[in-house]
Amino acid sequence: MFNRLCIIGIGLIGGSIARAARAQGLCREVVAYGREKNLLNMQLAKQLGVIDEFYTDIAAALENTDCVIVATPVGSMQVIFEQIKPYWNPETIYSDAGSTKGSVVSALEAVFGAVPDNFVPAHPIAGAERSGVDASTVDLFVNRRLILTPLENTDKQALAKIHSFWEQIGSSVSVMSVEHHDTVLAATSHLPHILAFALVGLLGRKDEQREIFKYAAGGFRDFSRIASSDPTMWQDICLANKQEIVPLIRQFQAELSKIEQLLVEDQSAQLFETFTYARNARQRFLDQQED
Ligand SMILES: NC(=O)c1ccc[n+]([C@@H]2O[C@H](COP(=O)([O-])OP(=O)(O)OC[C@H]3O[C@@H](n4cnc5c(N)ncnc54)[C@H](O)[C@@H]3O)[C@@H](O)[C@H]2O)c1
Ligand SMILES: O=C(O)C(=O)C[C@]1(C(=O)O)C=C[C@@H](O)C=C1
Repeated sequence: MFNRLCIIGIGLIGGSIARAARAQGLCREVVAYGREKNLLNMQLAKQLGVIDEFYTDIAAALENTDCVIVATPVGSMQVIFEQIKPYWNPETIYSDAGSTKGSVVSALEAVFGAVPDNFVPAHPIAGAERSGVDASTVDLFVNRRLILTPLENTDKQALAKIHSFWEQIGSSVSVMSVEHHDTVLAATSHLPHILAFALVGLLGRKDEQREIFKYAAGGFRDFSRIASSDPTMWQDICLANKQEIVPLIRQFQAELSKIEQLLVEDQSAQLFETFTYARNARQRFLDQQED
C-alpha cells in the first residue's frame, strides 16, 4: 500500500501502528522521527524491529515518504506541523492518531491557513495506560474502533487509502464530524480519565497519612487503572477539549450531589433505582461491545 511510512512519535500508538503495518505488509519500510531526548526509545524501536530507521532530522525522515502519521501528544502537533511544512508533499498522505480532533484541525489551520486536503484526521479508539515503544503491540487495534473525521475538502483517494489501511490493520472504521468526535470522546474517554486521576489523587493523599492502599483490592484496581496513564498526554487532551469536558464535569458533580442527598435522607429505594439504572446502562455498553 505504501512504500515508505514515516511515524512521528514512535511510542505506544506509533509503535503499534508500525508493528501492525509491517505485519500486514502495508508498507515496504517504516521510519520514525523523534527528538534527541527520545533517542533511547527510538534505538529500542529499531532493536525490536518495529522500525527500519530513525531520524532526529525531520527533512531526512520525510524524504521519499508516501505516508506520514503523527502520533505525538496533541499539544505538540502544531510545532510538528510547523516542522513538516517546508517539506509538505502534495503526493504524500498525512494522518494522525490524536485523541482530540478539533485541536488537530485548529493546529493545521494555524500553520497552513486551511487543513491541507491530503491530511486525513484519525483516532484509534484503543490504547493502554502504558507509554513508549516497549508497550506497543502488533494487535492493539484488532477488533477496535477507529474514527476518521474528514473535512469537506479532504481528498477522497487519501481518505479511502487511510480507511483501507486501518481496516487491514483489523480496526472497525467509522466516519464522523470533528465536533461529534470531540463530544462523544469527552464523555466516554476524557471524563473517565479525569475522574480516575481525581479519585486516585484524593486517596493518594489519604494513603500518605493512613496507608489505605494496602487494603485496596479489585474494585479500586479496576477503577484506577487509567490513572496510571501518561500525565503529558492527558494534560494535552484535557486542555484541547475543555469546552466539551467542563460541562460534563458539572453534570457529574450534580449526579454526585444527588447521590449524596439520597444518602443523607436514607432514600434507599431511589438509591437502588440509581444503581440499577447505571448497571443496566453498563450492560447495554457490554452488549454493544459484543456486536
Ligand atoms: N495511549 C492511548 O491509549 C492512546 C489511544 C489513542 C490515541 N492516543 C493518542 O496517540 C498519541 C500518542 O500517544 P501514545 O500513548 O503513543 O504516547 P507515547 O508517550 O507512548 O508516545 C508519544 C511519542 O511522541 C514523542 N514526542 C512527544 N513530543 C514530541 C515532539 N514535539 N516531537 C517529536 N516527538 C515527540 C515522544 O517522545 C513519544 O515517543 C497522542 O496524541 C494520544 O492522544 C493515545
Ligand atoms: O485503555 C486505555 O487505557 C485507554 O485509556 C484507551 C483510550 C480510552 O479512553 O479508551 C484512551 C485514549 C484514547 O484516545 C483512546 C482510548
